Amino acid sequence: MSRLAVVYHSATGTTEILAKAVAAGVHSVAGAEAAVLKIEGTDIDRGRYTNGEIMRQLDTCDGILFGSPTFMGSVSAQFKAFMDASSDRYSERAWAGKLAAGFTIGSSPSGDQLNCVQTLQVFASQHGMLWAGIDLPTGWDSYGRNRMGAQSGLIALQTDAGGVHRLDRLTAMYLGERVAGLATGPTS
Ligand SMILES: Cc1cc2nc3c(=O)[nH]c(=O)nc-3n(C[C@H](O)[C@H](O)[C@H](O)COP(=O)(O)O)c2cc1C
Repeated sequence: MSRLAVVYHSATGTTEILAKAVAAGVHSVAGAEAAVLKIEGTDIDRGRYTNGEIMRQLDTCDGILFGSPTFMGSVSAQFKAFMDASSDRYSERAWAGKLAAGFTIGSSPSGDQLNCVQTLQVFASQHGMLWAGIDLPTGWDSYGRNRMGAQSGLIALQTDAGGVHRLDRLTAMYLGERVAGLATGPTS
């Protein structure tokens, strides 16, 4: 069984919807399972994030999908606190060689979400992880997934009603499915 983790922060719930869709995509692959782990601001004390159980799960899984809302063109402060708390794993190379991927959502069509995804990608690279982007060519997918056209990770755009677009949810599922497929390896 390949064990993946979806670790995310969400203030108003849209990144959480994506995180759950990513996990559903992981579970659609035989031999893969996902733990959904939420970063809570209450685990941050004087700027330092601490949650031993979440870190234990991340240490022992085969791959991590990182999710953060785009706040001021980057990850949220809560997610950044989590990133900084992982620095002891950096020196131990504890996450090196694990698969990684990332997703974000913003409310502006060009709201610098790409910088958020690339922050996640650099973070994964700092840990020596192996990054998987989205290999769905925009405009060519029969379902219309990857409507925002990002290849380095999932970029979602909040709907006018403040929710998550159906195609962004489908793209999130695809990302989970893709990473789970990479983790479990070829079936034949
Ligand atoms: C402090 C703050 C900063 C934000 N900055 C951006 C931004 O730079 N670009 C963008 O497109 N949306 C921005 N937004 C909108 C959020 O990314 C958007 O509402 C997102 O869906 C929130 O995710 P959540 O529901 O998981 O908290 C910002 C929202 C807040 C509260």
